[in-house]
Amino acid sequence: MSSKILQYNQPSLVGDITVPGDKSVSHRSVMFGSIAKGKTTVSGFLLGEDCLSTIDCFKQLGVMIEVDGTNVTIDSPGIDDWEEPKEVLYTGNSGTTTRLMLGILSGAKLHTVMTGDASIGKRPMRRVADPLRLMGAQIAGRENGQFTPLAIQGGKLQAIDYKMPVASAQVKSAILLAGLRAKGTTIVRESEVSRDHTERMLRQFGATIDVTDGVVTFKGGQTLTGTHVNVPGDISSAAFFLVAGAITRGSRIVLKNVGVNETRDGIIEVLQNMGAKMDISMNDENAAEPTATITIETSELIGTTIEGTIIPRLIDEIPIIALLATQAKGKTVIKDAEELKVKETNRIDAVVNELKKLGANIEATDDGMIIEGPTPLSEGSLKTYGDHRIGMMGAVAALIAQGNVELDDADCIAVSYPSFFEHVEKLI
Ligand SMILES: O=C(O)C1=C[C@@H](OP(=O)(O)O)[C@@H](O)[C@H](O)C1
Ligand SMILES: C=C(OP(=O)(O)O)C(=O)O
Repeated sequence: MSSKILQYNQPSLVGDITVPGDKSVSHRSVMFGSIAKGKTTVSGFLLGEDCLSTIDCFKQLGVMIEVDGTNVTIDSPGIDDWEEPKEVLYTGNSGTTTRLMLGILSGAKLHTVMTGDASIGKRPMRRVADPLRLMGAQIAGRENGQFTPLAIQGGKLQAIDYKMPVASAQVKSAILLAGLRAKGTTIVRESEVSRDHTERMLRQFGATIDVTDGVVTFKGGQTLTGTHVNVPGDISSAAFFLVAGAITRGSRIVLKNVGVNETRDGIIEVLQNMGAKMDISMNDENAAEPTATITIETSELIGTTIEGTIIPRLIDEIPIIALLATQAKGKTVIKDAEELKVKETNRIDAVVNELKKLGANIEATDDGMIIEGPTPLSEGSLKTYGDHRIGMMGAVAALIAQGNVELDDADCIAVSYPSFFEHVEKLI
């Protein structure tokens, strides 16, 4: 953990950036490639710490994984022939790794123990363990499986018909990955649609899955076949530069290779509603994960309300959207976002506390926050709480602050965006 003092002097940001690989898709490429017998190749992989944790876990299960730049080759004996690991599987800071692995390992005939860092140790796992137990999974852990370390005795599973109590792609994906190994047809019912990378990738690996009106139907016992996965750029990483371009003076940023899957593109809708000057040029719309080049310019922004079904489509972008709102005229209200309380840290409290230190007019509510703008931001010392998205929010705030901004721990940014500061420097 090292602190970083950011002295930016309110620069203009001009130039282009190729956004690094999508974290959700990168995790899944290794997971699916490891379940499938034989070879899978991945391009555009995100070399962030979270995805490297996923790779390490599968190496311990006897899967051969080679990383060459952003190309990854996976050669697997297939889930039926994984090795029982002798050591604990370490998932680091990654909720996606921990929760999806729980689903996968429940249906693999092995005993495993999984743990992560201090933040993972506080994040709720019963949301995944409970439906998996309904499928017959044997999971033990602190507070009846709520917290890591978790011990999993994999075995036979049966399909369930499950109505999702929260909008969560991690819960949905864990059930589907267990459903792949279960007897019968698994049904997952979502009232608010969450990111659908798992459903798309199951098809890429040759499985049949039906998604109709928020109901996912998936027959167990299907075999996955290794393939090539092209990882799109991460819109959640692009979001920091979309906002930076809109709120810094005299800026024009071109973001290439941004994944614009419609279950992830809520930030684009919010920027449009707030009046941002933005141009979107689609690349291959028929790709498994469509991408676009997005150009953003300095913009006059107005406040907006963000609530309901858009929330899962921008859940990870809320910290940077809060900063955006401090520069918009009028009131921005963010509602229905209680899920922020169970991310790497409580992101409602973290965003409000830290932006307040810079002079923002922002208040926490039970399920979100209310921001009044525009407010010039001042210098200050910020805590990241070891949360990459809070760290990058602080760094983008530093670009418009009058004076220096100090981050207590900038290293955490490498969880999802190791080249973040290089990209900032490139644009200055
Ligand atoms: O499935 C995924 O890859 C993710 C789902 C989301 O979490 P929830 O499922 O908890 O909403 C998101 O916040 C996380 O960054 C990645
Ligand atoms: C919440 C996040 O990830 P995870 O749940 O995988 O830790 C995130 O990247 O913002």
